[in-house]
Amino acid sequence: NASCHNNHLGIPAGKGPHQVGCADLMVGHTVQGTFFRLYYPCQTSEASEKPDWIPCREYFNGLADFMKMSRTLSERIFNYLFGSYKIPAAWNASFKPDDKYPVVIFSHGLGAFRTLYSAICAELASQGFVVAAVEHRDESASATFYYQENNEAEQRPHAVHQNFRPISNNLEEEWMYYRALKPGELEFPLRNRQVKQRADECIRALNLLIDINAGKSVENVLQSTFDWTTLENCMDLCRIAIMGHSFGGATVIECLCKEVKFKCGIALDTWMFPLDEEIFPSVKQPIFFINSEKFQWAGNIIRMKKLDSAVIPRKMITIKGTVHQSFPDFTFLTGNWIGKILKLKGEIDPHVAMDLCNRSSLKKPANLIVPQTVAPTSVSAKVSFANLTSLVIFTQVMVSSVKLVI
Ligand SMILES: CCN(CC)CCN(C[C@]12C[C@](c3ccc(C(F)(F)F)cc3)(C1)C2)C(=O)Cn1c(SCc2ccc(F)cc2)nc(=O)c2c1C=CC2
Repeated sequence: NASCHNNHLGIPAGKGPHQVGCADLMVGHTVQGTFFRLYYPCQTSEASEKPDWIPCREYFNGLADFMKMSRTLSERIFNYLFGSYKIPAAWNASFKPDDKYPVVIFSHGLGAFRTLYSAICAELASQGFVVAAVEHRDESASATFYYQENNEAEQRPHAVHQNFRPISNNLEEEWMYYRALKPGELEFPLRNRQVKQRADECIRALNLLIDINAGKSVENVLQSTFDWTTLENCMDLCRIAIMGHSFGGATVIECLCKEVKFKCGIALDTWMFPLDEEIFPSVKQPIFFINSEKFQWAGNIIRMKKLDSAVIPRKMITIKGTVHQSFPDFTFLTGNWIGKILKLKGEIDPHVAMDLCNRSSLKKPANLIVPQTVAPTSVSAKVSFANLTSLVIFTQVMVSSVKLVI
């Protein structure tokens, strides 16, 4: 059957009514600039090509650093395993200005970067959202780039990438790679500093979208054919959510505390460690925690429970048969046995897992009858915030917290 051949591998396209486009925006060429990939509902007309999932080889090098593997060896392995995958979105396709779309800012996990959650982002965009997947410059990403002014730039040959090049040629590309914890270094000060910077970067991305919505012209440091003015007055600024995975889940809590424009947070398998618990009482917005079965330990769950509230809608579900890597795109890209060994897959089919995550974020009832071939291993149990140990697969997860925005 198909499952033993890899022809079914690939990042699933969004299932919603809209075609999905994507474009990169970098405003401010230095490391303090804002950098994100926007996923949005696009015109169906042109079938423009889909961009590479991994934009360039420096990202493979960063992944190698993150995985503590040698760069040369793993660049070949990653290239062989993942080099040909595409993002399920049309590169720089024309924006579809039919509606005022709700906005989601997405924050990636430790060692990830802006393109690795394209299944979630493309699904949201296909349902009629504008999604900005930020790339953090706090040294938690496997790799990210920015530019230095350099008047002697002509002397150094520029690596020419097919997806991006700077608008002026006196800008020289600089790469920032994942920074591992140094021996003897205390982890909390580093992670707390990083989560604060991550929140500032998400808030800057939101403010940039607000400017774009107001029709302000933005100067994209990256040469691109995408016309950002077509987004004018097409974003519903009363419905803005912050969403993130793991370290990005902690970024969700930090953003909710700092910026009231975020109406609610969707935190995927949140890593609570980087957060200072003193900020918890000042988080007033609804939060929806979507957890995997395996990324659960008492300390982490107890901290989430501290955010429980009787007055503010707070929900938590755990999707049985999923693992930490069920949220990023990797979960779709290896055969079953590699996936299980690298802990990129859980027990249930990754498409079902992603479907559950997306449906619960979008408050859509999940089908109770799942075709037997992909039915998760065991019967669901009702979940509530109260008994955290209980696991849910799917019931009608009408999540009031997300209803406000979605
Ligand atoms: C040895 C490395 N050691 C570093 C501290 C721990 C590494 N690790 C477990 C991993 C990531 C894993 C992974 C990726 C990718 C392949 C590949 F082969 F498919 F490329 C394989 C195997 C290795 C599963 C995690 O850090 C888990 N994690 C993550 S994983 C986010 C991510 C990163 C890179 C990706 F390509 C995709 C997703 N985001 C977080 O915010 C947090 C944690 C833990 C606490 C907070």
